Amino acid sequence: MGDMLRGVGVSSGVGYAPALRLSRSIPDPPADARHNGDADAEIRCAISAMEETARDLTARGERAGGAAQEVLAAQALMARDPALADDVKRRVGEGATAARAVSEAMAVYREMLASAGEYLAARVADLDDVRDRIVSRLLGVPVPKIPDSDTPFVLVAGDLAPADTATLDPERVVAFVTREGGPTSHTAILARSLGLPAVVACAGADTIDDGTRVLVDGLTGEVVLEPTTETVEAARSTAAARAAAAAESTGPGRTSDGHAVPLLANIGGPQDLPAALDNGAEGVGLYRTEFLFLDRADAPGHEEQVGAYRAALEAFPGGKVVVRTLDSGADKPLAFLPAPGAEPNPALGERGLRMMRRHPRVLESQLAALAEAQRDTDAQLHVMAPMVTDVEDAEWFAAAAASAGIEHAGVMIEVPAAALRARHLARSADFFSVGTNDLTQYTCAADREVGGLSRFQDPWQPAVLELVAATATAAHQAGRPCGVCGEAAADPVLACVLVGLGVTTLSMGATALPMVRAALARSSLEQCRQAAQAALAARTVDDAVTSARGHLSGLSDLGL
Ligand SMILES: C=C(OP(=O)(O)O)C(=O)O
Ligand SMILES: [Mg+2]
Repeated sequence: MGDMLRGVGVSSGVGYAPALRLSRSIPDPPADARHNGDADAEIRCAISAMEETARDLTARGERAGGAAQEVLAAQALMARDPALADDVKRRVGEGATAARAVSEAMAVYREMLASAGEYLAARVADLDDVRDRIVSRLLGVPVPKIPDSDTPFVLVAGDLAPADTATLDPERVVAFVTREGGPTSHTAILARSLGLPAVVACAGADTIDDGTRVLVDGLTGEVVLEPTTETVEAARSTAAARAAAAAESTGPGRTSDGHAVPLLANIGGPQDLPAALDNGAEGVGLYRTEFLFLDRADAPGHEEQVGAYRAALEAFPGGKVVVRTLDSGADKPLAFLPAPGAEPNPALGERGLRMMRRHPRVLESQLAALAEAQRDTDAQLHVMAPMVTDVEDAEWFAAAAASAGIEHAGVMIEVPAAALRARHLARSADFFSVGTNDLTQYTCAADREVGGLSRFQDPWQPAVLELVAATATAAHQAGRPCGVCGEAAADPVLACVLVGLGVTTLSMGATALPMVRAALARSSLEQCRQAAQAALAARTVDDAVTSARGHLSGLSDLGL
């Protein structure tokens, strides 16, 4: 079938064509590049290149519209950042050429972003692209751009800048593969909004030569080099079956025998609501509010928070909207809420509710904004705390929520201690939502950020499933709902297993909703239960997947 590379599928669909690489060969201005002594003239060149770049990015954004416009506007702001301009002026004042000064000043920003954890590190590609655009203008060399081709191709790159992704022509580019990037990168988000199959974080992407025929599966993350005709045909027919099944799956989530499993969307802010609605979300199961707080020097004010929360509540009249209070710390550091000191293991340090217990005012203001946002809407606001560890944490949060007038307060179950003691936590939580991403990280002691530990970052690990089962059982006995909002819910096979374990709602990135809806519609509750028991009885991850599938025969026409 040809050599296979693996990455992270971030935008589903199958693309097949010869590869064309995007090369970013902007020469790095040498460290000793000095200007001719006229610093003022050199500064004018630098500032006008920065301004022209900002204008060009804005114009591209206006042409592209939608999500791309926001991303490109953010890049234009980077090019116009006054602190950056000051740093460039200072460096030119010390003798550097305009190109060298821009390159050095942006390297400082890059370092800061790259070390600031997953969410900000994902913005490095955006910044690099801005730098390349300004420096190439100053050096008079062409701006890096997508290769021209009259025939369709698979675009392969180290990383793709949003400015490139936004203007990709889906008639020409049938898919893309990048070595860098993560599921939360702008590039991944734009690929989904363009409907382009895409695989990121593909370690072998550099080995793909121009002209190699490449088959990209944006659901599984598989990239096959020089596939046989049969492999291509099989992948295409699977994708067509999946797309047809997904298209016909509409309405509320339910198993084939009518057991209701509300399907909710994970969102990071109002910008994600259109996709949630388009994909038939029945509400929001996880509103990651920290996105409103990232990338800024101060916390958003009361009115701004009220507006952002109300947008979600108004999008789902009568529906359920679960908002998670600020989950900062570890991979989501906030400028205005630093950790108490250097933490050798930030994921095991002060994050989530732990941070809020040290800064109760920040939580109080968020809860007050949520309570106000709900006024005059008829959505059912649910508020939950991240990183709850024990009963004392759960009681503390329940009291804080009650005094802010929040009616439904729950906890995330993402620490094994909380899962094991769920029956006790249930007394002070109206609902549970299992965060399988962190629950897996902590159960298997495998840092989410470390690429080499993927075997232990798999929520199919039977130990993780045992903890989900314990939580769902405790919730059931206490008469409480128990959702899952980690990535596990987006895996259509695992979603059926979770339902069989007793999970009552599933929440996921919007684009995963149709496949999960289709998978549930093809499986009875009894089949889901049998699949769950088989997965729990399995010895390994592979056994768990294989034996669970064995009970879910209806999934075969989805190619699962
Ligand atoms: C949903 C979760 O939270 P986050 O991914 O934001 O940590 C989780 O841990 O599963
Ligand atoms: Mg988490």
